[in-house]
Amino acid sequence: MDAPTTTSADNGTSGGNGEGGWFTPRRQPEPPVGGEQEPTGGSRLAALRPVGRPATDNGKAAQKRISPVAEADPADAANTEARADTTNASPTDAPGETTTPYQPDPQPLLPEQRSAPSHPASPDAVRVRRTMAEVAPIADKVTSYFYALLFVRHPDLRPLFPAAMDTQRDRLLKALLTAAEHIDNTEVLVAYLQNLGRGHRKYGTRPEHYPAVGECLIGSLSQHASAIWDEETEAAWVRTYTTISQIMIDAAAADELLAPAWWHAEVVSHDLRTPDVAVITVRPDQPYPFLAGQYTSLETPWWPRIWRHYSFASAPRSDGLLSFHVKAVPAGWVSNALVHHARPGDIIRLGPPSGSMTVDHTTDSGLLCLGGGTGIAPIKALVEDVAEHGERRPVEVFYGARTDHDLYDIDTMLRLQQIHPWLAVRPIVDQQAHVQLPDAIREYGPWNEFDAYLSGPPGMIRSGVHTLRDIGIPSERIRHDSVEELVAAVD
Ligand SMILES: NC(=O)C1=CN([C@@H]2O[C@H](COP(=O)(O)OP(=O)(O)OC[C@H]3O[C@@H](n4cnc5c(N)ncnc54)[C@H](O)[C@@H]3O)[C@@H](O)[C@H]2O)C=CC1
Repeated sequence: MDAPTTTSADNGTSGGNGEGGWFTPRRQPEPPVGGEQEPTGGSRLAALRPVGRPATDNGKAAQKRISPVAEADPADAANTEARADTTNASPTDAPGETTTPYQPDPQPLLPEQRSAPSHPASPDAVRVRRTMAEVAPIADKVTSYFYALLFVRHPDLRPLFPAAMDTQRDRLLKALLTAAEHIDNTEVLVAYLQNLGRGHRKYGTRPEHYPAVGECLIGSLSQHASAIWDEETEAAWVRTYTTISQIMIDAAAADELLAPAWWHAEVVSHDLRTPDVAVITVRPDQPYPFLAGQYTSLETPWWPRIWRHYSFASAPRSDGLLSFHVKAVPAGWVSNALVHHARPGDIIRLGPPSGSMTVDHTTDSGLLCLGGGTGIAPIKALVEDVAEHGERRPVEVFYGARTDHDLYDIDTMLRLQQIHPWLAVRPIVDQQAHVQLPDAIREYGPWNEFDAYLSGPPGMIRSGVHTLRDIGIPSERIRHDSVEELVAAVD
């Protein structure tokens, strides 16, 4: 990982035709192993058939192999959509936290609710979901076993993961299982997987790693779902995983032609606004294209291979500098390093930009923006973006904080308000308002001509979306980053 590769496709030299799976379905589950014990059983690698595809294919062939059947039901669509933005789910780790095995999201959120046709699920999707239901109560065992298999069979992959694997170690597995569960939901899934594939370039992930991961994924699932595991189930998983991995590989290969796997960036200023919040500005070593409202992944030199997400706090600037608002949270290794240790001259690494909380410049709808705490960062970027486009559409910003003191960027926001007559900024301080941010918007409006943008703690996003729907803003006009990713970002 410290010397990541930029190779992400084999360009067809390995002879795969792209239509088959990488695995020879195996009939017998592996003999049981426990905890840290060394997993046994033969590897399927001998039967693997790496798939080569010209980088320009851009995932279309694999996409075609996804069942044309659309979402099974609205609840599933909700789960998929909620995760569609969980980009860069990765072999990262957050030291000092507890493992969070795969669980269906109990409160799925739809940034853009999609109407879900009521087609039945495909046979593969039914088998995949049956497996997931079977292993759900023992998800932590599935996770442990998966990584034990992976690192024992493929010790060369161990350096791609952080040194401490005791926390959130299942992010890779979770992403794969999420994708598998929603294999029928073509459009959302392909976008999600392409993003995931691109995001994995910075870890040094190569095409030949995917069969290894798939072997171990299926090895762990067959072991823990042995009561229902049969030939058809294994074949369904092989097809599903092959499709998933091919889309990721193709997206990474296509991205390789366009962008580096990561950027180095030098800290050029570090402004401690409160004892816990710093505004950090960096200069990337090469141009870094992004859109206002997006976020990136960031790795510090103090915690190698631990990546965390931060939103850009400004629209793209002519000097190419990027800013982030970072709050040091308890046990947050990355955030504490950035707030308390980073200084000008330090070099960090950035992954690719991600996120769809961007301004639609094809409409002139107003923007209703809710920024809670450091969630004001991308909201400020959106305001700058509207200003740069010379638009005169109304922008209403509600800036929530616990105390006056926590409104660390209010001066900047009020300055913007002074310059731009179309902008209104309303600080909502919990202690004074006696309501939390989302409820404050009920006192204003009407909002039927507005698109809504939410940024802040996961609880605020959840209750904000409910409030906005409650006051009649349709789901497709509500934008925010994935709650799952935000939860993972709190470090
Ligand atoms: N793109 C995004 O969505 C971004 C999200 N963030 C996230 O924002 C959070 C910022 O943390 P802090 O500054 O400590 O914020 P905080 O925890 O102090 O909350 C800020 C404000 O949000 C509102 N709020 C908080 N929890 C709420 C709930 N459950 N229901 C309704 N309203 C609630 C309150 O008005 C509160 O004052 C972090 O979790 C960070 O990861 C930060 C930057 C960008």
